[in-house]
Amino acid sequence: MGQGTLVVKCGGSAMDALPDGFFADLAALSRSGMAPVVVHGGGPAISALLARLGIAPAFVNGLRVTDEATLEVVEMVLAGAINKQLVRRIWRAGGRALGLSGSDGALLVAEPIPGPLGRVATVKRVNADLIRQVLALGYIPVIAPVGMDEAGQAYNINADTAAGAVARALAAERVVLVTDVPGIWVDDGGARRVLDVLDADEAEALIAQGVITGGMIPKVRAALDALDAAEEVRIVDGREPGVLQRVAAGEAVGTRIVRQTQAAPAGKGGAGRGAV
Ligand SMILES: Nc1ncnc2c1ncn2[C@@H]1O[C@H](COP(=O)(O)OP(=O)(O)O)[C@@H](O)[C@H]1O
Ligand SMILES: CC(=O)N[C@@H](CCC(=O)OP(=O)(O)O)C(=O)O
Repeated sequence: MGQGTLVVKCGGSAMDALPDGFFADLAALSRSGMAPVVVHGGGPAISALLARLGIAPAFVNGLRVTDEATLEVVEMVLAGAINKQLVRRIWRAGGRALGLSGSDGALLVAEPIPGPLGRVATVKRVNADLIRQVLALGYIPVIAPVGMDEAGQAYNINADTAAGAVARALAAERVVLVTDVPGIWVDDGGARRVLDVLDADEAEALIAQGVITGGMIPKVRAALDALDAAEEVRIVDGREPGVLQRVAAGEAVGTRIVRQTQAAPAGKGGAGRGAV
């Protein structure tokens, strides 16, 4: 069903530094019959515009505190500028992309997060049919994570969270979270070491120890979330040449997120999906 579906989350931190080859890879994957779906962020660009407007950005555990004025800026930057920049970069690399915000076609139905974050939500439901239809038309969907609730009120959704939800809804085969670091690093005797593999328990421990911080927290949680459906979830540096092709080919690149580091128990990880 979701075989061949590759959810590519483009983080704002590496966005401007993504090489043309990254977009050429996306276009090539699409032409070769894979189904790449792009979900993008743009946190630094939102913060930059807020600063120009004299609004101080605030985050709690990597999630932006979003009042009405901030939400307006979030939508302008994500559903406007960045979404269209990505569509054009894919086009220039020979691909066909269709930009959508989470509000278009109720693509991302928002589940508001109660508490101090303001207009911030997780994803209650994804309009997976719409994404599939866009793919069937031969376009690469490019999704900005500004959703709306059932009453039609807009919400800011973290892009990693949105990508995880999209991956689950499509039962994507692979998910790649593209950022500006080569994976999850830990301190190894004073030097940084990038982990090949990270499992759920280790992830929570590293968050509790303050080793995984900021925007990496929702990223790791979204990666774990996506594992319910996806066979493989990786956090990679998008500036590395050929990184998308390598992920699509099943190569070990960046940090792979798994449920448990131990070998998969019987019935899991085989050709099909287990009965459970
Ligand atoms: N343990 C960690 N390993 C790697 N990066 C980490 C870690 N903890 C925090 N980070 C930070 O997470 C950042 C990536 O998250 P974020 O800035 O939200 O990226 P994006 O815009 O791609 O979603 C990295 O640039 C890094 O500074
Ligand atoms: C609720 C929340 O935090 N929303 C994010 C949406 C953009 C995003 O996630 O961008 P990155 O992928 O570049 O981090 C924000 O306002 O920054």
